[in-house]
Order: sequence, then C-alpha cells, then structure tokens
Amino acid sequence: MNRMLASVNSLEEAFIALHFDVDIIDLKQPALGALGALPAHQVQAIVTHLANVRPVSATVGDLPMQADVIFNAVQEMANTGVDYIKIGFFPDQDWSAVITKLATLTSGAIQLIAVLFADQQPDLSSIEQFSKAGFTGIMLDTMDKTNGSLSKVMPLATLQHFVQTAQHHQLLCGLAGSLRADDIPALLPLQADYLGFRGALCEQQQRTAELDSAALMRIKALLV
Ligand SMILES: O=C[C@H](O)COP(=O)(O)O
Repeated sequence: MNRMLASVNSLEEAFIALHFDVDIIDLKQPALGALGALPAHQVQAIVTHLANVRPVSATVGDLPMQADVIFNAVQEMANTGVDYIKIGFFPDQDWSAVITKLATLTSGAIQLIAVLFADQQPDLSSIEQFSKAGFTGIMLDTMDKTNGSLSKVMPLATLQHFVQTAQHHQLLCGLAGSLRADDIPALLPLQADYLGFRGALCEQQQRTAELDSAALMRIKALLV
C-alpha cells in the first residue's frame, strides 16, 4: 500500500485529511517555512481529537542546530502526545551533538523522524547514525520550494538509494518536497513507506493557501 502524509495547519484541515483517509496527519505551519511549527498548545488540541484515530506527526520548526534548543523543543512537543516528531537537519552544521543528545530520548515512547533537505546536498551517509541513535524514521523534503519537486532536485537513483538504505536500517522512510501528481508515478516504484504533500493539496498549489478537498482527493486517488 502507498501511504500518504498530508501537512495541515489546523483542526479543520486535519478533519479534511481524515475524511479523505490520509494515513499520516502532519501538523505544520507552512507560512513559517519548510518545517514551520504550530504552537505546542495547538498541536495538543488537535492530537486530543485524533489520538487513536490516525497517526499524527508534528515538526519542531526551523530551529538552529543547537543540541539544547532542539532537545527542549522536542520535549515540549512530546508532551502534546503526538505520535511522531519531525526534526529538520540543516546543511553545513554539525549534526552529531544534536543526534547524541536526542538519542537520550528515543528509548521511551518518543518517536523521532529526521528530515533531510534534498535540495541542500544532504549527507546521506548519516542515515546509519540516525538509526543507531534510535530514530524511528527519516525523510527527504525540500527547503526552497521554488526549486521544483523532489524528483527534480535529486536523481531517481539517489532517491532509490536513500529509500533502500533507510529501510535497511529499519527506519520508516518518507519522500516529500513540492510533490505534484506528475511526480507520483516515478516515485511509487521506490516503495518508500509514505509520500508527503502540502502544496499539491492546496488551492492553486500554494502551500500557504487553504487545503483544497478536491486536490487532496485527486492526489489520494493516485496513491493506490
Ligand atoms: O512534510 C511534507 C511537506 O509538508 C511537504 O510540503 P510541500 O509538498 O509543500 O513541499
């Protein structure tokens, strides 16, 4: 089965995603950037409605790669009861201190997903490090949404390698980044665990616009 993650920014949008049977409901504020966060109290309110109904993920935001800053943000988000916490790993910075500090959280119920940015030459050799630190998953996204879709900024062979390596290390593996309907046929054979969307689900394909039910239904129908 091809699973779908949809990024939503409110309870109303979360209910639309649920109505169309989206597999993972991802809480995010797209107006604040690629990994813009919703405030923890808003995440908590949405999780209260969706707990045990559908897996919910949330991002901690576009944070600097400082271990304490990220650790505190993850703990705050974990208190909302969200299933997965997405953490952006930004280029040209030292990830190891952050990964080491977060490893102290992964033995409990907290499930972390590392987000790497395909348009920023991510270090894919780090996949094993995330696995060893107890992360639950890893995904690719894009930072600059004007660069085109994931399939345009990273060769298909590299995407295939990413998926295979992540799955080899027992990491839940997701692909996202300005994905449009046209990208789906080439990505499905890679057998990632899910494909993630925001822009393609919105009015006029603008990720900061409102969710468009018809667009969501069209994308969902392609993930058979
Ligand atoms: O986590 C997935 C992202 O929200 C995808 O957003 P996008 O399709 O606008 O790049």
